[in-house]
Amino acid sequence: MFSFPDNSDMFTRRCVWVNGPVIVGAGPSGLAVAAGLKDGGVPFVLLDRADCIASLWQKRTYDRLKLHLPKQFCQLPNFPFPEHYPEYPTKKQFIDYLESYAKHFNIKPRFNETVESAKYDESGSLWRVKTVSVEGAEVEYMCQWLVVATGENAERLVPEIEGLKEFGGEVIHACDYKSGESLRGKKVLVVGCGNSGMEISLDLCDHDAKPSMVVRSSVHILPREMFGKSTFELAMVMLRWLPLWFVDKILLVLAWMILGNIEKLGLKRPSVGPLELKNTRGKTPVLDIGALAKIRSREIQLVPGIKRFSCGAAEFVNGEKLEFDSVVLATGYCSNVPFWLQEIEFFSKNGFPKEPFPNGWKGKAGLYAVGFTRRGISGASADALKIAQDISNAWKECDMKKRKLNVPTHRRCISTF
Ligand SMILES: Cc1cc2nc3c(=O)[nH]c(=O)nc-3n(C[C@H](O)[C@H](O)[C@H](O)COP(=O)(O)OP(=O)(O)OC[C@H]3O[C@@H](n4cnc5c(N)ncnc54)[C@H](O)[C@@H]3O)c2cc1C
Ligand SMILES: NC(=O)C1=CN([C@@H]2O[C@H](COP(=O)(O)OP(=O)(O)OC[C@H]3O[C@@H](n4cnc5c(N)ncnc54)[C@H](OP(=O)(O)O)[C@@H]3O)[C@@H](O)[C@H]2O)C=CC1
Ligand SMILES: O=C(O)C(=O)Cc1c[nH]c2ccccc12
Repeated sequence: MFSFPDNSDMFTRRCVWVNGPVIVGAGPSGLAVAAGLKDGGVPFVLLDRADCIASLWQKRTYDRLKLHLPKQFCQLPNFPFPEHYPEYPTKKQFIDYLESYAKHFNIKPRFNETVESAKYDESGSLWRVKTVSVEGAEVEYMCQWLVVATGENAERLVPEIEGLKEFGGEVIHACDYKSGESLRGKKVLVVGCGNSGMEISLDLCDHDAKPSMVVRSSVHILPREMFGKSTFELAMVMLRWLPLWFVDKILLVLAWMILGNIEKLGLKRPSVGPLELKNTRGKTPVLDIGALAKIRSREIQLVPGIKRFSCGAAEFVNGEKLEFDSVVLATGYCSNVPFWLQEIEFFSKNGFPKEPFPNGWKGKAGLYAVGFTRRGISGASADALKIAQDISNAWKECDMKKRKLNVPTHRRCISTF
């Protein structure tokens, strides 16, 4: 990598030629690609807008969070979890693991740099990646390969609900919720019943708060374990022999045997099966770790869709109006790729690759995507292995050509605007 700073003109952007790929995002996906490149001896630049690795896990998740898939499905390539880790590692254990992963492979990301735009320059046959740092310093990286690793959960989704501004009490998104400690005794409206909404409602109960959870449409709830085995693992084993629709049917029969008819509690199931829904629309089934028992005991109240908010209250589509002290929006996340990547062939408007797994990892002109498979960390690991291998091959070929022609691998440049 060669950098050419020029501070003589305030309108000058520092320009950096990278002899290898630029990876955007130092979460599990970006780290896994970086590790593979280290193994292949390929230099790279790994950028993150935050001041640490895995910022989703370190800064945007609640205290009681644990992995909800067994550890063997959540480890990154070529570096297993420590043996003493429990089947479902805690958030702290997962972060410690990722920190030692980065250390083991000697991965040193550039922190506090947000990628604002990336565009393929046809004339130079290279990617131009523009970043801005927290201090306002601007850099343009130029590279032959660009790896998008910004994740499926890059930005919070905040719905527009009438009157929310007039509510007056505290309104936070699930990504800013840490624990129910400060909400003891308070009436809290949790909007959304995905894994976040369920676990935050459960945490509120454990802190003697009074949660009401909005269920506006339908939701698949599965026990995290069935007959002592992880439900996810059971599903993966069955998928080796059986078609997805049939595995879905089996899961639903087993869930019915274990949980009973949850529709009686007001939890309508979607017409599409849990795995099919995850694959086609990215909607993750809830893997229950205790919220359902609190719904049964009415410690978590279920409420329908919200019509509007008013000062200190919410009115629901059934006409009922209830008072609340606080609101937690567990309304999900979205990709931010369309905000910065100027490309429409490989990525679709929703910020995910157009091609589904296993074909959504490689685009044209050296563009790659990792961690958009809707298959959690195991999907990201599968992508990362393919990407690191592909780039290593291309880089080595390119390096050999340059050496034959005696072309320097470093280029100088300066860009002004
Ligand atoms: C609460 C929660 C729990 C989860 N639990 C599990 C689980 O148990 N098992 C599982 O398999 N999956 C789980 N997931 C899915 C989750 O997607 C993965 O755990 C994992 O974090 C994905 O890794 P990633 O690197 O793709 O994305 P992220 O972890 O989101 O990392 C992306 C990185 O990109 C950076 N970034 C984003 N935009 C920019 C930009 N413009 N410029 C520079 N940097 C940028 C971010 O700061 C971030 O560090 C969970 C998700 C959530 C929200
Ligand atoms: N322990 C773990 O490992 C955990 C994992 N996760 C993962 O993180 C990812 C994100 O999960 P999560 O944050 O729950 O997001 P999800 O996208 O899964 O769920 C969002 C929820 O918000 C609802 N919603 C959205 N807008 C509104 C609205 N205007 N009014 C009422 N309800 C609304 C949705 O309802 P509708 O379906 O009707 O649109 C849905 O119930 C998932 O992959 C999940 O599995 C999350 C927490 C814990
Ligand atoms: O927790 C998540 O967000 C995940 O993506 C993990 C996951 C991947 N595939 C699944 C299928 C059923 C439940 C959870 C997952």
